[in-house]
Amino acid sequence: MRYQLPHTRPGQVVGLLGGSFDPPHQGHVHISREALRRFGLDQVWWLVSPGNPLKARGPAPLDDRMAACRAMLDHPRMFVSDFEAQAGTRFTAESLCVLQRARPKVRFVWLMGADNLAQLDQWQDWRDIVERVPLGVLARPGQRISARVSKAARVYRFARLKGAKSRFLGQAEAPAWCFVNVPMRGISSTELREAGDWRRNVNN
Ligand SMILES: Nc1ncnc2c1ncn2[C@@H]1O[C@H](COP(=O)(O)OP(=O)(O)OP(=O)(O)O)[C@@H](O)[C@H]1O
Ligand SMILES: O=C(O)c1ccc[n+]([C@@H]2O[C@H](COP(=O)([O-])O)[C@@H](O)[C@H]2O)c1
Repeated sequence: MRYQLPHTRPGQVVGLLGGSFDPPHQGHVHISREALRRFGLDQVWWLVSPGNPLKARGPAPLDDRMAACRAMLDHPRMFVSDFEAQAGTRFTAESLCVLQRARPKVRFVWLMGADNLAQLDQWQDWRDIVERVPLGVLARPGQRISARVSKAARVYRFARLKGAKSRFLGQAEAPAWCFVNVPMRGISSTELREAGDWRRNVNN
């Protein structure tokens, strides 16, 4: 099966920021830029999810969220992808498996804010994710402690790369993960949804 994906060269390291992006915001842009720099990545792809399996509320239509992401990202090494919709996958473990088969010569790193690490052990086949690709975790306001004491952090304590080693995350063999204390942005999609109809802004 052929998928529409950004162009890559063999050996490149691609950071995947999976998310609902409902709507996207400067917090996403900020952690993507930090991840590029801090983890030695060649590219970052925003994987716009058809719907987070753990969230009861369905997100806005995928096309609207894709358009909003494209409008927000303006960087030569960052791309927006609807890969999960193309592949028919929702669970990250499955998406990664299909993506690695589609691009066997690319090294993938899964990126997430600290809030996601705190609940990673609730994701389907979460250990498979950690054993499959390195994880790059970025600080988020109010979540640093919950992430550090989370089950995933405890179980995989032995695989944590600290300090300057985070530069080599993309070259590391899984399981490997880093937590980086980047400057934080307090913004969230929840806050923006509560502030008004963002879709009208995208279409205007
Ligand atoms: N301000 C932020 N700082 C650090 N990480 C963030 C920030 N905003 C989002 N992220 C991370 O980006 C990824 C996608 O997040 P998502 O699209 O769910 O945005 P969100 O603002 O967390 O949304 P919601 O408020 O609807 O839960 C997740 O890994 C999340 O942890
Ligand atoms: O695979 C799972 O069980 C799973 C459970 C919760 C979230 N995820 C993924 O985590 C990413 C962040 O989700 P969200 O909604 O917090 O932006 C997104 O790619 C989701 O598909 C994945």
